[in-house]
Amino acid sequence: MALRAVRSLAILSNPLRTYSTSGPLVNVSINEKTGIATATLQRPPVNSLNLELLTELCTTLEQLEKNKSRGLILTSSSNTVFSAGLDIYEMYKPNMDRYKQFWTTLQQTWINLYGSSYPTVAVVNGHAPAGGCLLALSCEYRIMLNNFTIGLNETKLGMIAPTWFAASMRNAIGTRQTELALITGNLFTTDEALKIGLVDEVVQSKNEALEKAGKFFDKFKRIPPHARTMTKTSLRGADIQALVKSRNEEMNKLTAFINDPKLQEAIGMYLESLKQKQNK
Ligand SMILES: CC/C=C\C/C=C\CCC/C=C/CC(=O)SCCNC(=O)CCNC(=O)[C@H](O)C(C)(C)COP(=O)(O)OP(=O)(O)OC[C@H]1O[C@@H](n2cnc3c(N)ncnc32)[C@H](O)[C@@H]1OP(=O)(O)O
Repeated sequence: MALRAVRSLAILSNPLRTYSTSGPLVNVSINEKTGIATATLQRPPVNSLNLELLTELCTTLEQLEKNKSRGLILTSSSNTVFSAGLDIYEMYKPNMDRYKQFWTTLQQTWINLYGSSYPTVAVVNGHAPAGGCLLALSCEYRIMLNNFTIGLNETKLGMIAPTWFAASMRNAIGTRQTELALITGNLFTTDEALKIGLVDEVVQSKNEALEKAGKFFDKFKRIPPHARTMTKTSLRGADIQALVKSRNEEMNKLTAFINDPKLQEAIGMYLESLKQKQNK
């Protein structure tokens, strides 16, 4: 808390610096007038989150923090998929060293995004299942385009959403709705998501979403950044601390879990069903 306070006080005195963190999988552009960064996921066809994409995103978020960013819009280069969630191939017959690196990077990406000192908006311009939904939930505000689906559907895949996935959802829609959403693995339509507060606004186009995102950032023009950041930390800090404390324990559980032959069989069948869908 104290460190964050010092960092956020520094925001008041430091001028904005320009920098570039764009990589092949995450394009980063900074609006020179507003200082707002846009990070666009660009890993066709579905922005599934593999180690390389997560590493780029994690580094981008660290850079934005270091450079006292004014804000971040997280979006996708695809017209139909925000992110298909974790790359299932990272969990299928995994090389355990890579798997551990993959999971550690996912944890750190979440810590950086959920706990960012700068304001964050997800422009959800396509489907956002599982880890895709987690990315959106980690932002402060979600603007979603119509006719897509979003949710933590892990139980439908025979998996369990980790506690910090659940905490991110609880932060947005409360305990009751989170329990219902998680045990059923429901993927919500955009309108259903709006109704339960899983997204904050529904729009018809990406341009409209970007306009609304600008309005969200404008709300902070007259709010001292340190007050904003400390308030966010007071609300989200406990969730982050819980993961920081249990990181190693979680890794041990996940290692055992992922090596279960029945789970591997289920993941193989799921991958096959995704492929079959394409052949229809
Ligand atoms: C202590 C803790 C204890 C226990 C914890 C336990 C477990 C660990 C936690 C597990 C958490 C998991 C979170 C996840 O994110 S799992 C991933 C879940 N994602 C999905 O289920 C989404 C699957 N994809 C889709 O539904 C559709 O693809 C989508 C709606 C996103 C887009 O549809 P569209 O019609 O546009 O594309 P498709 O034809 O379906 O797909 C195109 C190609 O992309 C491949 N694909 C899709 N999704 C993924 C993915 N997530 N990973 C890898 N590859 C993916 C798909 O197979 C197609 O490939 P090709 O056939 O072209 O080769």
